[in-house]
Amino acid sequence: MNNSSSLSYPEDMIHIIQDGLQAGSAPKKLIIIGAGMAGLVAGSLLKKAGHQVTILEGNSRLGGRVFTVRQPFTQGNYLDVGAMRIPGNHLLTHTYIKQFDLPINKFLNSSSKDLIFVNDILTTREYYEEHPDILNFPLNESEEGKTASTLFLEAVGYFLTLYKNSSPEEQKQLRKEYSRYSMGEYLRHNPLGPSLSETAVRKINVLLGIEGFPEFSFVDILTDIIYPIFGDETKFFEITGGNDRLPYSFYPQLKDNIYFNQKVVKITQFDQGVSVESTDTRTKQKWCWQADYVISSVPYTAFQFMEVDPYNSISFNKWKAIRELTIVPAVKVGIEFKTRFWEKYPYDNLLTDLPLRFMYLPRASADPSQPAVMLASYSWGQNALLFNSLKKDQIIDEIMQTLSKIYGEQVYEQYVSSVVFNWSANPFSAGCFTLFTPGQSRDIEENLATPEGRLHFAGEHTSSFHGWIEGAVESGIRVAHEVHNR
Ligand SMILES: Cc1cc2nc3c(=O)[nH]c(=O)nc-3n(C[C@H](O)[C@H](O)[C@H](O)COP(=O)(O)OP(=O)(O)OC[C@H]3O[C@@H](n4cnc5c(N)ncnc54)[C@H](O)[C@@H]3O)c2cc1C
Ligand SMILES: O=C(O)C(=O)Cc1ccccc1
Repeated sequence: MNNSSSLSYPEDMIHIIQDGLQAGSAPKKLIIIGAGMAGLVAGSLLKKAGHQVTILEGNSRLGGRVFTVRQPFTQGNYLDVGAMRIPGNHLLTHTYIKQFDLPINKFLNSSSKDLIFVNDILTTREYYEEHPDILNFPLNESEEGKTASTLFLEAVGYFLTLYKNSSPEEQKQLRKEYSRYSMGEYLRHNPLGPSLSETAVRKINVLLGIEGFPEFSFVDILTDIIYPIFGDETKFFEITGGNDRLPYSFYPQLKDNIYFNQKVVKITQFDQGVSVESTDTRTKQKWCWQADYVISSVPYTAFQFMEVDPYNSISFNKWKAIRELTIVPAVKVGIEFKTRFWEKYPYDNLLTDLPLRFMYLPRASADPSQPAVMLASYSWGQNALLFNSLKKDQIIDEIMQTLSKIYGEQVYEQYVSSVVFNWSANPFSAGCFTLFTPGQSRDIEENLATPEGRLHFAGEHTSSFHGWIEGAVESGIRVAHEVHNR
């Protein structure tokens, strides 16, 4: 959670998306490392403003953690193994979606028809919400008869109200003041409300999907995950045809500026400029690029594989932030089935405490007899680490076994193909998204977005929206404004 920009969110930033950066700055020679959403937004704005932009992308595709997988699925089928849902109130992202005239449809995030399979009890969200004790969590008497959401809101309600009614500056102070709490610690030893039993904390962790990182920052989890993802009022959307249509919408403007398969390995700063060394990942040939300024949109995990010369052209506190910032793991499993057999049943998505964790159905189709791809498993945090121990076919076996407990043996007959994407094994991010551990908002947040000499930094990890496309877009606008106005 960090917004070091002088630009207001979202007003000033929407204005820049729509009208560009203010004229007047002398053209500069710029290198942008990374063609994910942050790098593409920065490159697009800076090119429009007359600067000479070169974008070096280590991968063979653009989009980074917006990644729509289409192979080996049937023509027209796909799975977003990265960003899959866009909250309706992520206005920067929606401004670009509108600017590129991209079609969107509602993303089925959760409903009363969701299945819950926890403590070996299979029920629906509707039945669970009417009978919260159906899941057999051995709670204290005062906690019985309450859903996880009720227990959670009773515990954090006072803080949430305080936070929602605070100005951005006051929110920044609240984040720092409560930065030292993990979610688990806050719920067990609540400074602003009723403390909960270990069992109640577990019920919340499982039912609100944070079982994977309960010891991460209370504030980051609350504002980045629970409030947006599990809050009742958030509406979600996806881009029809795959979310990668958003990053690829920048390609016509930037196609002559992007160099693919160029993995940056060294950044050298000197008085009058910067040089960047990249290795062509196909030929191993080394290339050297010169610029006035460089923007790195690379996650700080992957950034650590780069050499910076002189080393102390990056301050001690910046290196501390780069090396200490946490990124959480995530694994997504997509399975294509011959038909949408699930549409025979009155159920939607699935939440479980089994290794599968979350299953999301694809949006409904007019023709259930056609093959379709299910997000058969989505796990994050330490839950995702379980899958590091398995080979792909073992992961698929595990997921199919769980699905067969719900839909019966037909799942095996219906199976067509599958994809497993483990973000910790991705050399360009070494993880899924940023999430503060307790104290990091207080200790390193202010150093995440700050430039160092001629080296500027963008990316979701430097933004106010860790783990969202919105954060990447916000950082791209912020950094473009910074460099344009030097
Ligand atoms: C599993 C998963 C689920 C998600 N779900 C959602 C969601 O539902 N909704 C949502 O809004 N957001 C979601 N996100 C987060 C969202 O995808 C990211 O916040 C956003 O895409 C990050 O963009 P970025 O430009 O900051 O970084 P990236 O997309 O990581 O871009 C960085 C780029 O730098 C490149 N690169 C890295 N190292 C080098 C190097 N040495 N040299 C050259 N290039 C390099 C990478 O290849 C990449 O293209 C999810 C992310 C993941 C992984
Ligand atoms: O919607 C998702 O699946 C995301 O990854 C968004 C997100 C952002 C921050 C923390 C956890 C999930």
